[in-house]
Amino acid sequence: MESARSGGVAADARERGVLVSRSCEVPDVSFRAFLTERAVPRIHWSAPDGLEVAGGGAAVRLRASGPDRFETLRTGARAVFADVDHDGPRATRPRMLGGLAFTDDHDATGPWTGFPAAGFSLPAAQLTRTSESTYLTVSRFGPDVDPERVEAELERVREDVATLPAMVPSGDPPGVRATRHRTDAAEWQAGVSEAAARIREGALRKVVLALALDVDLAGEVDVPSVLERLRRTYPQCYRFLVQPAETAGFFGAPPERLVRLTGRHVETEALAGSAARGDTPEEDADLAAALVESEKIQHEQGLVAETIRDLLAPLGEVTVGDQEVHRLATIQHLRTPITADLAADEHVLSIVEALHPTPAVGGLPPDVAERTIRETETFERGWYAGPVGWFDADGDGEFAVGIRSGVAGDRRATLFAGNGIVGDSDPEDEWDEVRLKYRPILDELERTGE
Ligand SMILES: C=C(O[C@H]1C=CC=C(C(=O)O)[C@@H]1O)C(=O)O
Repeated sequence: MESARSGGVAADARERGVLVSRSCEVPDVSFRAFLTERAVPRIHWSAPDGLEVAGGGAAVRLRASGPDRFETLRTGARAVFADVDHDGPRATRPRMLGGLAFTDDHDATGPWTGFPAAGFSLPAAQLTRTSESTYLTVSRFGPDVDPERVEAELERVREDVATLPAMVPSGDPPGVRATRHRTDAAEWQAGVSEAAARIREGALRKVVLALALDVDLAGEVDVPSVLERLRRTYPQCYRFLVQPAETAGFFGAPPERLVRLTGRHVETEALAGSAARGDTPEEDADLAAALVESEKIQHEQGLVAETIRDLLAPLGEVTVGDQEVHRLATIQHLRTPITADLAADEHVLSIVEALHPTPAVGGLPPDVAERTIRETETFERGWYAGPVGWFDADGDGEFAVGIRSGVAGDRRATLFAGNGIVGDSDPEDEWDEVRLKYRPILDELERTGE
């Protein structure tokens, strides 16, 4: 755990301290301008139904690795939230924001240098935008934090924020010089054929195989600007940035909620199966109908819905809603909303632990799928397809699945895209389909000025 007072990493995540947090209303300002001025770690989180948070610096930082990473985080969370002194509207209550790598043995090399296997921070300074207002919050954690000093710091940052513009032009995208797949078409398709054969033999039921695309940019990437442009093109998606160090940030616009926990109420979904959007309303409707009527895609998405239902069933009363076609600007999916009312109090991290990775990003059975992913993929997933989100002192929180994402710094980005493979997957069709999933981010990196 790191505290703002010591500025270092405390040896013991069970260190006790008081968390002092003060908020005030501020005129709405550009979150991008705010983020640019704040120190790392930088965090941006935006949910499609409204809450938007941007934070810089850390009052407290939690990190965890290995098979116990969820338990380590929950223990750290208890210590952080043991003694909270918060003054401000509920929307500004202290939240830890961050996420976890896809696997617990995450290798922090290459583009993932500086990324822990799991990391959350409680921003030292944060802006929160709700449908009603915008707030500034300043927080400090430590054994003897003086509330008056936190209030003075709030006043100081409020003066800084008052100088920020309400809006800044979203700027030109960096432009794309060259792209290279880590796995070429023939090699990826051979991996798909082999996985499909294993599925037909019965050892595996489904596996999601991903691709990584290295992108050389013509200019430096400004991720907050990319996210701002994504807000306009993909308003139904989450948007996030997790930047633990100056070197690189993980960001994306995922359409998929992993979980939202409010009290004992869980909201999640099974999102899987993909088709392009049509150029005309007729073509679009035909593509959606083909998605709904495809036995292969129904099977692929059905496995996700069944698995989520079965994982939640021991925890409470599960309700599986009606399947629908979820349309995004460049792709459409099958989506089934799933809710649960828990029999007992649970921390959102425990629900994340139970669900991740769902077969929308991993496979079935999970251990065989994980082995297949390791044997087949030629790159580290890092935080791609991992849970990204927040939790609060009550253990409530919301997490998206870190897909439609990339990791970028300076003039380089690596983008990720994965596809669910079942027994009758056609390798060439899968190759065409998987590359659709780069588009949200790639388009925003290369789009010519608007
Ligand atoms: C794994 C990804 O998407 C998942 C979510 C929706 C549809 C999917 C599919 O069609 O296979 C994937 O399960 C990704 O975007 O990288």
